[in-house]
Amino acid sequence: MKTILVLYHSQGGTMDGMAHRFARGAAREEEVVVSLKRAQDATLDDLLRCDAIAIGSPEYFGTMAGMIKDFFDRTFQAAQDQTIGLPFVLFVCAGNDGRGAISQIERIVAGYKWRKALEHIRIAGRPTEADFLAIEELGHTLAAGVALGIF
Ligand SMILES: Cc1cc2nc3c(=O)[nH]c(=O)nc-3n(C[C@H](O)[C@H](O)[C@H](O)COP(=O)(O)O)c2cc1C
Repeated sequence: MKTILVLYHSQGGTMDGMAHRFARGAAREEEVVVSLKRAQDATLDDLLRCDAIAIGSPEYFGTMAGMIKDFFDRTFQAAQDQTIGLPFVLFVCAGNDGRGAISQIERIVAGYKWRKALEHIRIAGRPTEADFLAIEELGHTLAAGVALGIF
């Protein structure tokens, strides 16, 4: 079985809802195990064991949530040679922007040499049901691709 790590942080609950919808979509693919983890609880082992990673971060002060950065800080040195080419997707929520969080995360994952599997999702403002459906589809598409070995 292949594993997708869904790594996220949420202070106010918005990203919590988005990450759960992503995981629900991914779980529609029976051949894939979905590991949904708050960044603060995720370990190096979680990263080394996954076949793809989905990162869900709110934008705080123009950049990613501190706990997402903390996960990168904790894992980079040990994981950097072992996760080259890991497929990733990124979804961000924000009050009105989100581009700062995306560009900062892109810079970091370029250091790990991970591969962008699908287009990012950026939600500015309160997510609508259409946004949640798009996130669920992103999860399902990633999982289907991982199961088929496309990514
Ligand atoms: C401390 C703090 C800083 C924020 N900074 C930004 C920001 O720089 N740009 C933006 O668009 N939204 C900003 N926001 C709004 C959040 O990104 C937005 O409310 C998001 O949905 C919060 O996600 P959460 O409920 O999962 O914590 C900020 C919110 C907080 C609490």
